[in-house]
Amino acid sequence: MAMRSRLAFIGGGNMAEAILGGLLATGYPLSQCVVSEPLQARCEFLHSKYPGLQIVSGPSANQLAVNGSTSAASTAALISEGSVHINPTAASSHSDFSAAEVVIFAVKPQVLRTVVEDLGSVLRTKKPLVISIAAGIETGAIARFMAEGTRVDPRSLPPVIRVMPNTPSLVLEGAAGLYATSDATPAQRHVAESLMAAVSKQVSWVERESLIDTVTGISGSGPAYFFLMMEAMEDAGVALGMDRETAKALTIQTCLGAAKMAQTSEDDLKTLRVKVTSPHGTTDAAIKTFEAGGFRELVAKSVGAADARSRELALELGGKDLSNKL
Ligand SMILES: O=C(O)[C@@H]1CCC=N1
Repeated sequence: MAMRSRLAFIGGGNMAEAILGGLLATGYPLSQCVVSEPLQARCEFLHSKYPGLQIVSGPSANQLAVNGSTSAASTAALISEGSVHINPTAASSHSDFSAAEVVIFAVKPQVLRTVVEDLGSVLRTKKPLVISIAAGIETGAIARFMAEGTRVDPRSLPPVIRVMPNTPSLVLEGAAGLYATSDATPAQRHVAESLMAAVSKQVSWVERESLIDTVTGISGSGPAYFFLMMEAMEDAGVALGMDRETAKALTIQTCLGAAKMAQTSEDDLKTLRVKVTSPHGTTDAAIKTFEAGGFRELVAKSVGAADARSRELALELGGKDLSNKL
């Protein structure tokens, strides 16, 4: 499968947009992407931001995005019966849809089961590579969703690769973790890795599926931790009398500069910190206050809470009750 594979995004929310936006920025052909998105307002937003992108909506949208439509006539029939809505540009320029080679489930974990079950038949027939970015839901559960209502041999199911990207993918600065089931071929792993690499500076495979929960706790949710830290620093500057704009600008550049130093320096993180911290100086006063407030323990507890929530989602939404059906 080449890196110009036909991609179907099931769900056109923030993460789909981050990945799609990054791919397009690196020259991935727009004509090879289709997005299935149920919310009309979101479709209109995507349509105006990415003119010419194929966006499908309506009851048969997921099916069409994955299955493709071999003729313009059958697409037109779906449109006229109201089963699918396609934006005008896409309908006129790309009314022929080829089947997706890669299906990216970019939906909330709460709706993953419904959409995968809904697509079970086409996934089992066309066997695209299935990539899920939904937090928590395990590959075994996704396979069960694909086989729901059938007695199919799990070995005949398409392989599943779980990916945990993060929103900085939108500015091509993502960090992503990947996990593949053993039936994924090297070529399929390469496709998933290349998709992530197009929008991420750091792409890491994990050997055990449970480590995807940890990836979620570190880099998946991580941007929010840094935003929180920056919010708090901006507010602290304002509380000390600085105007908000200046406090914000200084905070953001400090964060970026520190990250760049951490990335390029030979020193480890601790050494870098110590080098800023003159004995009994200003940084020392701040760091001592952080440590006295239990900062490290709080961070460990918070990352642990995200990791635990990911495992909880697997139990809540993973359909363990269906495990005996395979
Ligand atoms: O908060 C969430 O559930 C998702 C997973 C990682 C980032 N956002």
